[in-house]
Amino acid sequence: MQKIFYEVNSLDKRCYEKFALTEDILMEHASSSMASYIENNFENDKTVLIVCGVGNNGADGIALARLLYSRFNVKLYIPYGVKSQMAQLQLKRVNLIGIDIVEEICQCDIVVDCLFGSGLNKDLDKSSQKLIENLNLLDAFKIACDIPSGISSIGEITTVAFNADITITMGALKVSLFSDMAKDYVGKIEVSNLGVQREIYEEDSTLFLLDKEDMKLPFRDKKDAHKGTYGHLNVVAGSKKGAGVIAAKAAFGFGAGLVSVICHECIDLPYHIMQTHKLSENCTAIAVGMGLGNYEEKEIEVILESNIPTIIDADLFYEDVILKALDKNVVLTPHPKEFCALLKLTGIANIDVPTLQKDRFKYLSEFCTKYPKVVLLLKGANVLIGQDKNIYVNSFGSAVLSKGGSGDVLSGLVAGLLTQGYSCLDAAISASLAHTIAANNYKKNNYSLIPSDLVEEVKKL
Ligand SMILES: NC(=O)C1=CN([C@@H]2O[C@H](COP(=O)(O)OP(=O)(O)OC[C@H]3O[C@@H](n4cnc5c(N)ncnc54)[C@H](O)[C@@H]3O)[C@@H](O)[C@H]2O)[C@@H](O)CC1
Ligand SMILES: [K+]
Repeated sequence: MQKIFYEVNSLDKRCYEKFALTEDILMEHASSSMASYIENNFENDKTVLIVCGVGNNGADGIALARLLYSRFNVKLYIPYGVKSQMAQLQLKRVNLIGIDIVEEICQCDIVVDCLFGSGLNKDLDKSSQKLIENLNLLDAFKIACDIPSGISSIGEITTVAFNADITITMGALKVSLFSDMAKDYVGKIEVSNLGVQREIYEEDSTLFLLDKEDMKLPFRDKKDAHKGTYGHLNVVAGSKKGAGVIAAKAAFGFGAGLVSVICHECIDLPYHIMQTHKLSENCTAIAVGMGLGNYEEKEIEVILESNIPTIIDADLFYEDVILKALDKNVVLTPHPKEFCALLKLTGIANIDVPTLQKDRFKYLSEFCTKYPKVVLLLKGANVLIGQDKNIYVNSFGSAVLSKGGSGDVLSGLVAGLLTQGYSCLDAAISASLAHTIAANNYKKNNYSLIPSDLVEEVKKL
């Protein structure tokens, strides 16, 4: 996994103070990394339009123009002039070389957005909005310097943002690149070193980006094993029984030794999944909440007070009874609307979904600080998994999964790992990665996946 930071100004400052690097050195590395990307991926005669703002993001762009000039057809556009000292210095340098500055945006093969970076501190005015809209309309490969212009430090987009194919971000990953809103704009993300390797530039963090290698599949090492070795999961099926059945099937396909569905009515189950009316004696994990609907409060209380590792989903996020589980080892998997209900139930915040989506990291962090034992997996374009002080980001999610039943598969995958002895955090991380990576492996198209296809893809991981 890779570290993510809430801000990197302090890391830049540390480079000056601790390693005697200068702003000029850092900037030269920032612009060189963009130049290398262009040199390695495009033919020499291509036209590169570099659009620069007044601050140091613009200065990165002006330095880039100097590095590419003469090998590429460079068009440098500085619509609002320059303000920062570094931008003035970079401008002086390109003037001495004799690089022309163009007066308007023009047709190009590559456009580099260096308008605003980490210094964006107010809403875009009409003129910048129009400029970004026009850049987005260009039929060109789009590179964002540090962060696509228009995305704020918390990842909010109030009007427009540059629609990048790739974001080359300076020094380290920033949280702003991983909001749900930013996902449509950042494109591929690459990190540029700034004069020292990333390991040296970075300090400790409580935020992490998950990589594929963080997915630990439940391979079986033991030779002397039987079905009980891999746990007995109980899935509580409610009034929408299908949800529980989907979760049960997913858990079975992900390695659970035994799976029983608790249901008081007769349900249609595959032969390898059992039905029961109460918690099994040898139950090692519980999945509850999916499709629950009306429920018997006493029965759910018993389950939530059982001290058996439990994954809770869906309808229970609206019910007071969930408060009984929040000092226990549980995994909660709400989508944004359910998380808002939970924030209200727990007295943390009374907010609507758009407010949550603007600052998902903040609200997740507040919840996890109040309930440090709970692992909370907040669904979204980028899944966030929080426990205590730490938050892990799974950015593999895609719209393929935007379907009824996908969440039930996820619950089943988490439950399947819990029942095999994974900790709540490990189960949430590996199940979430498996869920998203399996969905991306479904090759037919990006709209037709159904829960059973998803379980089949999980089986092939
Ligand atoms: N500090 C460093 O050591 C390094 C900085 N680097 C670059 O510097 C960037 C940050 O530079 P700055 O702090 O100068 O910030 P920016 O260049 O992002 O923008 C700051 C300027 O834009 C103005 N501004 C902010 N929001 C505006 C809005 N909505 N409409 C109009 N004007 C607005 C500000 O008043 C300020 O003048 C990073 O994103 C990165 O690209 C890199 O060169 C790496 C090294
Ligand atoms: K930018």
